[in-house]
Amino acid sequence: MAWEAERGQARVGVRAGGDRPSGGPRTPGRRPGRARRRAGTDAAGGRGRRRRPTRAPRRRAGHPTPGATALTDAPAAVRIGEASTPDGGFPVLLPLGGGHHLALDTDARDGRVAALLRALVLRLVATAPPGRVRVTGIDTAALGATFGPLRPLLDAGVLDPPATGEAEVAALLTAAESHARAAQHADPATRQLLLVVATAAPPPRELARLAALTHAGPAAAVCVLLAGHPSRLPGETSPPLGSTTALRLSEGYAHVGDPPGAPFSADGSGLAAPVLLDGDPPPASVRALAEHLGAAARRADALSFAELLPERRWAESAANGLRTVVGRTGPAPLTVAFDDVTPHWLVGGRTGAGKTVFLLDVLYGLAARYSPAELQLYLLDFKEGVSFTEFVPTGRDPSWLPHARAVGIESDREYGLAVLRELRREAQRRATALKRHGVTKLADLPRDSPLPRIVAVIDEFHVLLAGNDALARESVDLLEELARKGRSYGIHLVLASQSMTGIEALYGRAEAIFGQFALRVALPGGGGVLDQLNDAAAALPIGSAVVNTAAGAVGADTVLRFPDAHAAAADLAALRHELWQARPPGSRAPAVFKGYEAARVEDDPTFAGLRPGGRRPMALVGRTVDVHGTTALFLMDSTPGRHLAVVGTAPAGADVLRAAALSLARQHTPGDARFQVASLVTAADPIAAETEAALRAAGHPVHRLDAAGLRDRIVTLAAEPTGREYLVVFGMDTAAPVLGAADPVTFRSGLDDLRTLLRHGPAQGVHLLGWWRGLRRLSDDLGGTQNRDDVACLVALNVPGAELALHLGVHDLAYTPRGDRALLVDRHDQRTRLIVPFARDGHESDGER
Ligand SMILES: Nc1ncnc2c1ncn2[C@@H]1O[C@H](COP(=O)(O)OP(=O)(O)OP(=O)(O)O)[C@@H](O)[C@H]1O
Repeated sequence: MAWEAERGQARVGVRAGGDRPSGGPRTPGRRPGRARRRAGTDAAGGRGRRRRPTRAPRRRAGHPTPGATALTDAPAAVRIGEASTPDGGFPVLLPLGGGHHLALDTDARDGRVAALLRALVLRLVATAPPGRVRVTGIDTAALGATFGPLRPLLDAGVLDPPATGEAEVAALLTAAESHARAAQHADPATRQLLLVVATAAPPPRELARLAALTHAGPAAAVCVLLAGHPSRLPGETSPPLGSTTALRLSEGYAHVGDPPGAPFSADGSGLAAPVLLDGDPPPASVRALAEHLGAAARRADALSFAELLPERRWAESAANGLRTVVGRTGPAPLTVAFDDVTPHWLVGGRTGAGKTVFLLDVLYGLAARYSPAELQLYLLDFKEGVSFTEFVPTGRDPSWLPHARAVGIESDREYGLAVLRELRREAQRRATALKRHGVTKLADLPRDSPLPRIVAVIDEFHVLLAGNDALARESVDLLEELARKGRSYGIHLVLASQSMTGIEALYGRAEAIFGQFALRVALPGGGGVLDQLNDAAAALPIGSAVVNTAAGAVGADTVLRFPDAHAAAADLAALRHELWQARPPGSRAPAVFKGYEAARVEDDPTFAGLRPGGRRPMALVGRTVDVHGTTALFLMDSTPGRHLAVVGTAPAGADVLRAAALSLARQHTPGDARFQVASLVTAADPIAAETEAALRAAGHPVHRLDAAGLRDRIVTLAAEPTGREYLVVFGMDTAAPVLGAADPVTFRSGLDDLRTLLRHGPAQGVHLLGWWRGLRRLSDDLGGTQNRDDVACLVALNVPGAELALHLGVHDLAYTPRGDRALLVDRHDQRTRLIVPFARDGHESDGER
C-alpha cells in the first residue's frame, strides 16, 4: 500500500506538472506526496486506485476500516475526490484533523457539497480509533436534513443532533469552545477530536467564533468543515480561517487550494488539476460503521472490574504511599492515593449511590497491588447490610482477604470505638518504633523493619458519632488524633457517609478533623463532602463520582466512572481466592464482629480451652464487643463478693447463667465441685433442666433444689461450707419471700444467711450464680446499695441505664439496653464492657438492637 501511495503521488507530480492547463496553476512535482506523507497514515477512502475516478471512492467508502490514527496530534490524509487529468485520475488527499480544516465556497444546498461533507464525516470517524471523534453539525442550510443519511451515526452516539436554530448554534459553539479549552489541558493520549461541520456559513458573530476555532491549533482538538465560505455574495467579507484548505466549486469540478504547510503549488494557486468530488457514502457503509462504532463504544464504555487490577499481584511497595486505579476519567484510568498529600479520604453519597461498590473497588484494587506485609485493612460498617462480609470466612466460603485484620459488619458503636482505640494504640506503637530509629516518617524506616500501612474504612461513620454522648465524644477525639498523626504513621482513614450534616458531636471540630481529609469522593447525592460552592456532583449518574484532591475546593474535580463490583461477584471471589491461597504462612483470619450474630459458649475459644486444675475458675458469660471479640468472663476467686448476678427480665438471663455454670464445670474434675441447681421460675425450667443434665453428663454431682431447699442450703453453707460448691439459681428474685422469713428459733432470716454466704463463701470456694429479673430485688437481697460489692459481678440485660447507675453508685454510666446485648460490670476491677451475652442454640433475638 505504501508503494501504491507513492506511485499515485508520483503521478500527481508528473501529470500535474506536465498537463498544466494554460494559464492555470503550476503544480511542482511530488508536492502532494509530501502532503500525504506529512498527513500521516492513509485515511479510510484514501486508497483509491487510478482510472476509475467515480467508482473507486464508493468502493473505499463502502468498506471503511476503523483505523488507529488519533486525529488530534497530527492530521490524517483524507480523500476528497479524484483529480482528473488527460492521462487518467488520481486520488486527492487533504490533511484534516491535527489542527487542519476545510472550507468549501458553496454551501450544502448544493448536493455535491452535502455529499462530500457526509463522506468526510464518515472517513474521519472511520480513521480514528472508536470513540476518539465526536461530530457536531450546524445545519441552518437544510434544517438538519444534510445529516439525515448519517442517522445511524447519531444513533451510535458519534454524531450529535444537528443545530438548526440560532440558539442551538450558539450553544454548540460554546460547547466547542469549552471542548477546545479542556483539550488543551487534557492528556494528548486521550484527547477526543471534535469535528464541527457547518453546512453553510452562520451569521457573522457565529462565523467569527467558528473562524476562531480554526486558529486554535492542534491542541484544541477541533476540526472544522465549513461550507459556504468565503461568501460568494458581493460585498460580504468573511473572516480568514487558520490552517484551512479551501475548495472552490465550479461547474462539475472543484478547485483545491493549497493545504496549509504542504502546498501543491509554489505560488499559492493550489492543485493544478480539476477534482471530481466524492459522492455520498453508500448507506450500507454508514450503517456498518455505525454498528461497529456503537459496539466499540459500548465495549469501551463498559467498565470492567479487571481494569482496576495490576498485571502482577503484590508487586508494589507501600513505602511512600498506596495507590490504586479506581476507574476511568474519560477514557483514561484514574489512580488515587493514600500518601502525604491525600492521607485520608472522605466519601459521600446518598443511600444506594454506590458507596459500597466504590469501596469494594478500592479495597480489591489495593489488595491486589500490595501484599499483607505492606497493607493491613480495618473495615467497619455501621449499616444493616453486608458490605464487608465477603472479606471474612463463611460457612460456604472459607476464604478471607489476607490483608483484613478486623472486620465489623452491622457494627455497634462500641465496636467502632474499640477499633479506634486499637488504631490509636497502633499509632502509639508506631511512634515508639519511629523514635527508636530516629526518623519521623514511615517511609524513612529502615528497609529491614518496615511497617505495613493501615487503611481503616468506616462506612456510615455518622452512626458512630450520633448523639452527643461520651462514646461520640471519645470517638471524635480519637478521629481527630488519628487524622492528625496518621499521615506520619501510615494509618489512613476512609470515612464514608450518606450525610455530613447534623453530626452534633462534630460541632466545632469538623474543620480540625476533615481538614486532614484532602481527598473527597462525592457519589450521587454526596455533594456534602465538597465545598459549599462546588456543585460538580449535582447531577451524577450511578457508577460515577467526583474525585477532588483539594478538600472539595471548586476546580479540583475529576469525574470518575467506576465499575460495578457487585456485578463482578465471580471475579471478586476469584481474586479473593487467589490472594487467600497466596497468604503468608501462619496468617490468621481477620477478627470479625457481626452485629446480628448471637454468641454461643460452645463456639468460644476460651471455653474450648478450659481444663480442670486452674487456681481461679472463670465464669464465661459472653463475647465482649471489642476488636478481637474477647471472651467476657468473671474470675470466681476467693475475694468476698465474687458472685454473679445476671439481671433483667430478658429470657436471655437463663442462657447466660447456663453458660457460666457449664464453663465453671469444665474447670473441675468430676467430684471436685458440687452444683446446686434451683429453677424458681417456670420459664427457666427447660434451661435449668438442660444445665443440670449437661453437668451430670460431665460427671459432676448435681442437686436440684426448690426455694425451701435453696434456703436450707444457704443456711448450711453460711454456717459451715464444705468445699467447692456453686449455687446456680434461675429466678433468684422469687426466693425473696422464702429467704425473707425469719427462723422461729434463731430469728435469723434466710437473707441474713445469704449475706453471710456472699461475704464469706468465696474464701471457701462457694459462689452464687443467680438470675434476678429486677435490679431492685437484687438490691433488697443484698440489704441495700451499700452492700452492692457483695455481688461484684453483674451482667445487666434489659435494665434501664439510670437504674443501673443508681445501683452501682456511678453517674457517668452510658447504657442503653437493647436485644442481644448486655453490660458486664465487675465492681472489683472497675470493668464495664458491652457484651454479646452467650445464648443457646435456637435462642431468638430478644428485641431490636
Ligand atoms: N459503577 C456502577 N455501575 C453500575 N451500577 C452500579 C455501580 N455502582 C453501584 N451500582 C449499583 O447501585 C446499587 C447500589 O450500590 P451500593 O450498594 O454500592 O450503594 P450504597 O451507596 O452502598 O447503598 P447503601 O448505602 O444503601 O448500602 C447496586 O445495585 C449497584 O449494583
